[in-house]
Amino acid sequence: MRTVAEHRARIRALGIVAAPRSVPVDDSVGHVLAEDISAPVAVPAFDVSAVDGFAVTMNDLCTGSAPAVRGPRVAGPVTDPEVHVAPGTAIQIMTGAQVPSGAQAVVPVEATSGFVDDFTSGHVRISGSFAKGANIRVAGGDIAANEKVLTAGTRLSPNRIGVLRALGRTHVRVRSALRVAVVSTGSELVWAGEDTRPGQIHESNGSMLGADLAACGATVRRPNPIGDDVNSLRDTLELCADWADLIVTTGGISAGTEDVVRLALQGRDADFGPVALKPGRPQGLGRVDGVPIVCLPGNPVSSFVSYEVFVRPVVRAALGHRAIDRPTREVPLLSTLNAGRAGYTRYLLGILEIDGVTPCGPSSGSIRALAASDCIIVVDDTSFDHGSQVRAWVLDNSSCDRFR
Ligand SMILES: Nc1nc2c(c(=O)[nH]1)N[C@H]1C(S)=C(S)[C@@H](COP(=O)(O)OP(=O)(O)OC[C@H]3O[C@@H](n4cnc5c(N)ncnc54)[C@H](O)[C@@H]3O)O[C@H]1N2
Ligand code: MOO
Repeated sequence: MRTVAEHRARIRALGIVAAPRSVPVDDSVGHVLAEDISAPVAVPAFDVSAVDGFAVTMNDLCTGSAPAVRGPRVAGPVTDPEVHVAPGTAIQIMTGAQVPSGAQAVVPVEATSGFVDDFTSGHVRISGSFAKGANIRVAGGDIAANEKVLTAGTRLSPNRIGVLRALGRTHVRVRSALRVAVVSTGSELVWAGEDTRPGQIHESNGSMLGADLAACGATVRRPNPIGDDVNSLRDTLELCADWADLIVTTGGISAGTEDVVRLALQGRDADFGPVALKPGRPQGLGRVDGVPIVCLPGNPVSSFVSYEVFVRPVVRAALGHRAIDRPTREVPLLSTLNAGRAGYTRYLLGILEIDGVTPCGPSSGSIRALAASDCIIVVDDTSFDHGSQVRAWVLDNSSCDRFR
């Protein structure tokens, strides 16, 4: 039987990566750039005033100077070619506005008198001394035209999204916009919100895995659950392969004759078999039209745990996260644990408390255990006494933090 490490290595070897693709800049936070970003034009593209004040020439930069204020004040672009600052004149200007031609400095309004309080005076009196270029952000002074600003491989954060927008970009090429199709199988499954007939249950695995995939930054699609029809599952998987970088299925892989996922992938590049973990023993992997597929068992806890063990790390790597694995803690066990099946690593849902961790019980189908848990205890097949130190993967329950 394959070990967990061997199965993880096989999944890594599938080479799950996102195809580089263009995404809207406003949706690109967290993604990793697939292109270098250069400024198409200089930044700023024109001389800009850094203050509210008066644009003047060098002649009028000393205390006592009182240039005549000309024309309308400038609050944005200068479109009128007549707007020009000549020696002995000043133009009132606002922060961020284009500096008119001829101006060699902008004197802040606080260093002036006589005009703002009395417009009729026609002159502004300057106090203080200012150097040439004072309070002017010169064209290209921040970024030169064609200068590289961001390098491929950089993770996009809100401040860098500001940079992309400032450079006029609407879309950006990223190499981490991973698309994952999650396909739930089982003729008993109906969507929540629909009535169940006897023998039917509400689909939950796809939502559960889809929620984490989306939280990690993947784009997720979830087709309708597929029953026991091998052909419709094949059709669905092929449609998914047209879109996705990775397909994840749940259910339909154990030893039964109706195990639709195994049957649909029979004769293809796929491999099913037991792996030495509990829960999550039945596992599969392969490719559909070249696209990696990972097949997880259907029992909800098995599905959740095996996603955490096998899928989440490769998805996070493909999304460009630095933190691939869950943070772990060594904590005392608050109950005893009997020995498990020989040779199997156990991944038990658990509840973290201040003084230790309590396992939620061994059932692979327990919805109650999913409700209670906030960690996964990873132990070997031996027995453990109350108080033994065990390793726990801390699940990301940050969305619940504010309710604690
Ligand atoms: N003869 C054997 N039977 C089983 C074996 C075995 O080795 N020999 N292994 C058992 C183990 S371990 C597991 S785990 C399950 C895995 O079976 P499948 O992956 O084929 O899963 P299903 O039979 O389709 O479903 C199992 C269980 O989970 C429920 N389920 C499935 N999908 C969903 C979903 N999307 N949302 C909610 N619940 C779901 C389903 O109704 C079943 O109750 O096989 C054992 N049997
Ligand atoms: O190994 Mo299965 O995943 O226990 O229920």
